[in-house]
Amino acid sequence: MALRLALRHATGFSLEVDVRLPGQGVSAIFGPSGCGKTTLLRCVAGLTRPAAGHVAVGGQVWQDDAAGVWRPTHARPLGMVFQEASLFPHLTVHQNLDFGRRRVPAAERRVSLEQAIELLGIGHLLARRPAGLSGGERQRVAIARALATSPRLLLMDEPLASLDAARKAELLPWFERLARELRIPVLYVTHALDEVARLADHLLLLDGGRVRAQGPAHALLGQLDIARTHGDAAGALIDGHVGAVDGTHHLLQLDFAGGTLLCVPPPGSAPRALGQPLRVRVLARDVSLALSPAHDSSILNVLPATVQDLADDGPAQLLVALDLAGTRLLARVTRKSVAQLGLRPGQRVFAQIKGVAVLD
Ligand SMILES: Nc1ncnc2c1ncn2[C@@H]1O[C@H](COP(=O)(O)OP(=O)(O)OP(=O)(O)O)[C@@H](O)[C@H]1O
Repeated sequence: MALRLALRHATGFSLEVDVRLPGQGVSAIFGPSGCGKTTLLRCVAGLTRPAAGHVAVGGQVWQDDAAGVWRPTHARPLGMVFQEASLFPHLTVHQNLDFGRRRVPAAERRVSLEQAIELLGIGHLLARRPAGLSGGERQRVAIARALATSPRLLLMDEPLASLDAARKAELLPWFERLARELRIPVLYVTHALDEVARLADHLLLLDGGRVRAQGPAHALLGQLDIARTHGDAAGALIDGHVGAVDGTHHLLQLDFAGGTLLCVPPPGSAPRALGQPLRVRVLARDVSLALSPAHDSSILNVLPATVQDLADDGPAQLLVALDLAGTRLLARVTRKSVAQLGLRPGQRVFAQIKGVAVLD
């Protein structure tokens, strides 16, 4: 997916973006309020027309000002999901879905209604009207309707932002399933780092209408200059697979390139099969460092690591980037500890990991 957009609002805000994003998986667009996330999405959808632009998705050119190409929104095969689901209130769930399906000529249908219904788990809701659905259910129906249009691209603008924490937790697994099983690329706008950590393969960081960085989500979140801006949420993502299931102690073992980690599965989560992909997040505040491994501590995960770099993180603390045989980990430690341990790049240490959040 190629996006080259330049736009200036009367308010003085300007957006200048020139990026190539993967044609599959979830690309999260992340950044502070007012940085231009929604504006970027609207340009891709054709709802806002940039002064100059080139938008190409899956080999189709939707806008190319140099060549005089402009496809209006209705001629762009995309699905959109916003903060509030905009379903037709007078139609049942099934009729809402069918409305989406009928927007697309039969020859171009690639996602069946049955597939969309199964993927979002809404088979039991088909006869209801939107007023009889919970916020989370409405959002699932809105996504299924977007899918029923067989889009080449899904645009999601803070789809979880209007839900409380419990509804959000209920909906996240559906988003994960969608991201895993669909071959449709998703542009996902959010300002919630936990959503990025759980869902994103790729990350586009916007700041003041400019691309600050973009790349694989785990690489960017592990970068010190970026992690420093994330406060308590700074942490590393580690992708691996289930290496063992310890039924006696109710623990999962994650095997990844840099070693193994024992993790506590989230309460009520489905049993894991050996070899199943697993993503975890380790917050920098949950990692402490030692020069020798402690054998008499309650911490289960102690891994040998090499200090790569250190960066200021306020007056009292530093963020430390660690290398675990090719996998990045972050630790937040005090300046005092850095001085006492003499921490410097290249040094061998032991990372003591107090908490590991299993994400999917
Ligand atoms: N139609 C418009 N006319 C003029 N200015 C606009 C318009 N739409 C957005 N803006 C301005 O453009 C900037 C970017 O807005 P945008 O909604 O894209 O940000 P955002 O990153 O999505 O923010 P948030 O996270 O708060 O939703 C803001 O300064 C906003 O006030």
